[in-house]
Order: sequence, then structure tokens, then C-alpha cells
Amino acid sequence: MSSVPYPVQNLVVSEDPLSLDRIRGILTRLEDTIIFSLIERAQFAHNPKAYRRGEFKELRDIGFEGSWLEWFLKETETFHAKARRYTSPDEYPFTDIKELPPPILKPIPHPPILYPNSINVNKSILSFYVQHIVPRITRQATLLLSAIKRARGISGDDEFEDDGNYGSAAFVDLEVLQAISKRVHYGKFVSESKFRDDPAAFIPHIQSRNREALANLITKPAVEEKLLQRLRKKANTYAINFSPEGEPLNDSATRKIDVDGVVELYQDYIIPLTKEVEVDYLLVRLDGMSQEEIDALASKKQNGHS
Ligand SMILES: C=C(O[C@@H]1C=C(C(=O)O)C=C[C@H]1O)C(=O)O
Repeated sequence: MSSVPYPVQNLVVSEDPLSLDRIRGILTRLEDTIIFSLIERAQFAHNPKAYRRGEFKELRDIGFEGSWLEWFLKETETFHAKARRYTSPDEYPFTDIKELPPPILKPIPHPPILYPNSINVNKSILSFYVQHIVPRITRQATLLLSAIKRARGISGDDEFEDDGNYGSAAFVDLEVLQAISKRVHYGKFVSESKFRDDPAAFIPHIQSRNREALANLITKPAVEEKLLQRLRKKANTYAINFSPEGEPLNDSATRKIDVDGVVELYQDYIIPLTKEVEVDYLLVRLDGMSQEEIDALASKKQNGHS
């Protein structure tokens, strides 16, 4: 296991970018980013209006028919594209790349680590985030807001509308979405590492398009179980609130985030989607290769990525 607390995320300087230990270390570090950004989003109410397409006249008036969040994503990712964010093999935009401008800087000369592919599952991530994650993690703030509104004589659907923090909430939505996207698409590096470690194990199932066999090869139940145990401990700890005197409040009702919700997010969505990306990547891993090149790969000794 690497001696540094967290591996270098920089793909250019890392000594072995495909070490599975190093990749797993980056996935572990992304757990912190995802938990803390969920804690930040949980401070605001659901604000369902921000996720409904065509809801804002101000956006329709400038010719944008999507939701507030989709507009926030497009505007932010337009700048990030100019800053060459999406020339990196571990960054994927939610906005259609064809709608984004080219970078103004030359791309960083990343070593060719991943096999050419166009896998981008951000549409799924955005849909699940809006439909399931936001309502779940903002439940406490939403119920508190509705009680305050009822006390002011506001009742019915208006109780549950929003706290008006569209910009602040969308800014944090982006942080959560970008962290989940990075985490899920890191499945490509995991897959490349496992493939290089034992090409012969994967090649027959890639050629027969056997998704189930490939999924069984990449699945490591012990790693997943350890992750979920660690995640629950982290979420429980990071969610602790403190008294004004700085004493930890051990009452679970004062936690800053729904801990079960964080664990279920990984168990029911992030891990399964990461594995789908791993299999999707393997299925294109031999594209364009001649049978001779494939046979040479199949006969290669394991190269020590374990
Ligand atoms: C990411 C890996 O591949 C799979 C996916 C995992 C995940 O998404 O957390 C964990 C273990 C494997 O089932 C890995 O082997 O580390």
C-alpha cells in the first residue's frame, strides 16, 4: 500500500499511474470529497424548481430551455473547457462536449494510459442525482423550511417550494456531480489496470461480448464490503455537529447528513455504475486491434499490476 496518506492524483508525474493500489487510494480520497460536498448541499432546501426544465422565464428569454442546474453546468463547463479541464482523461463534462469551446491552452501531454473510448455516463449520474440524491439529502432542511413557512401562514405546495438559494445550491450541486463523475469514470483506470495484469483472462469474454463474465472478473466483493464499512464510519464522523463551546454533539438527530443515505448512494448507485463503466471500457478495449495483436496480448505474462 502506498506510504503517502493519499496518492498523487496527477497522472503525468505519478510513478505508476495504473497501480491498482494508487487508483484505489484516489477512489478512497474521493469518498471525502463526495461526503463533504453532500454535507454542504444538505444545508439548502430541495428547491425543486431549480431542476425543472423551462421553469425560469429569465432563461427562456435568453434562449435556454433547460433547467437552472443544466444552465449552471453549461456556463461553468464552458469556462472549464477553455481552461483545458476536459483534455484530462479523468474529467468528463455534463454538457455535450460539442457545445463547449476548445481550450485556450495546449493540452497537458498526458501519457496514453487509457485505450481510446467515448464512454461518458454523466447523463445517468445527473438524472439519478436530481431524482433521488437531492430530495434525500435535503429532506431535513426542506422539512425545517416548510415548518417555518407554515408558521407564517403559507400552506400547501408553497410550503415545500424553495429557499431561493438557487445559485448557492447549484454551485454545490456541481461539486457533488463532478466528484461522483470523476469517481465513476475512474472505473476506466481500474479496468485498464486489471486488463494489463491478465489480458488472457478478459480477451475471450470481450470477443464473445459476455458482460456477465466480465462483470464477475472485475468484481471484488471484499473491496466493496470494506469500502462501505469505511464510508459509514467517515460519514458518521464528518457529520458530527459541535456545541458553540466546541464539544461534539453525539445525538444522531444533529448529524449534518443522512448517513444511511450516503452509504446507500454508494451501495445502490456509485459502485454498480462504476462497474458498468469498467465493463463498458473492457468491451471496447480490443477495438481496431488485429488478431495478431490480440494474440500477442493474450500470450503476455502478467505485468504485476495487482
Ligand atoms: C473499483 C474496483 O472495481 C470494482 C468496483 C468497486 C467500487 O466501485 O468501489 C470496488 C471493487 C470492485 O468490485 C476495484 O477493484 O477497486
